[in-house]
Amino acid sequence: EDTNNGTVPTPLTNYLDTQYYGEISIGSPAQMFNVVFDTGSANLWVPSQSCSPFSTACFTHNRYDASKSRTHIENGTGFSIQYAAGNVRGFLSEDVVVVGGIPVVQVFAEATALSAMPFIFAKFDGVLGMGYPNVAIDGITPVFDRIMSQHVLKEEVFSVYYSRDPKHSPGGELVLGGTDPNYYTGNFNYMGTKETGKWEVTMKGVSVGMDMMFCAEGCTAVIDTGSSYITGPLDESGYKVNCDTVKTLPSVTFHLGGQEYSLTQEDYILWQSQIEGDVCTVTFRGLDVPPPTGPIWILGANFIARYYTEFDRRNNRIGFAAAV
Ligand SMILES: CCc1nc(N)nc(N)c1-c1ccc2c(c1)N(CCCOC)[C@H](c1ccccc1)CC2
Repeated sequence: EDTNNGTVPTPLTNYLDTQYYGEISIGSPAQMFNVVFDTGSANLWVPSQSCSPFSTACFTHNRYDASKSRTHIENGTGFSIQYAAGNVRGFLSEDVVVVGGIPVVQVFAEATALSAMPFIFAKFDGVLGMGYPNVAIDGITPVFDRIMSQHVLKEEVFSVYYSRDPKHSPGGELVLGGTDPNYYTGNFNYMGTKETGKWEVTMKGVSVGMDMMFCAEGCTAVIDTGSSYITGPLDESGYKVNCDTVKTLPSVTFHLGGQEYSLTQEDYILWQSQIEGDVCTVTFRGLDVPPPTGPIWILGANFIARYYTEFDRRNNRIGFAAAV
């Protein structure tokens, strides 16, 4: 599959600014799946045809049918993965996976059990982990590593645009091999990933308004395209505020790599117009991760929607530019 100048775009769908996913195919003939391209994990899984009919979350999504693919290779090894929200169990299979028109022979998991909470809310079928190989369950080589070893990409990077307005089209874009200048302005500011081989960086502090309120001694920030929101060691989570006060709320600033990345109230308030009136929720979630891993912040979709992100495997660094 020839790629335009070595960069491969995949359009993403934006569901209510909280879920972003794009289409891949598995098998021959192609079976289509919607997946989240997730920098917080490194495995590919999709629901299996052989999932239990009692697994509602499995039943309401597209399922991979090995018996209908002539390029299916049996494996059968057990698989289990845990996300901050929900877990998935199944078994391994191998088949041709096509991402953005690039085919790879890929070991992936057929999910036979998905935790109903929260997968019944998932608009996507599965997850395509874009994390480093060392976080891959069962030591499986991730999809992006398989694509890099084909030497079809101009650069060993991938970039993510998440739109902020569900009415926008496309709802986002993943670019393999480069960046898309249509979706950012100005220059990229880069920072090295921590030696842990994850898409995480050292953060120097979090300010609310003018006050450095959190992470004053430094902490870890995971740049996670698979999370909807921002989580940190906060006790307030899903904090409701009076919509009238929203415009007076301060900006929240993340100090990363010598730069300050601010989110205004429009970036971090989920404003829902409901019958009984408007409901405004602060989209920061409390998640306490104990040392040595924590204290850890997860910068998810509502951060990425504001700051176009380049994930650079060649130089083990992350770049941010202002999203349009
Ligand atoms: C993508 C996989 C993943 N990867 C990482 N690193 N973190 C997490 N949290 C997830 C994860 C797992 C499950 C679900 C999820 C996300 N969802 C969010 C999509 C985010 O799309 C960008 C949706 C949701 C709806 C309601 C309430 C909670 C969550 C569906 C359920």
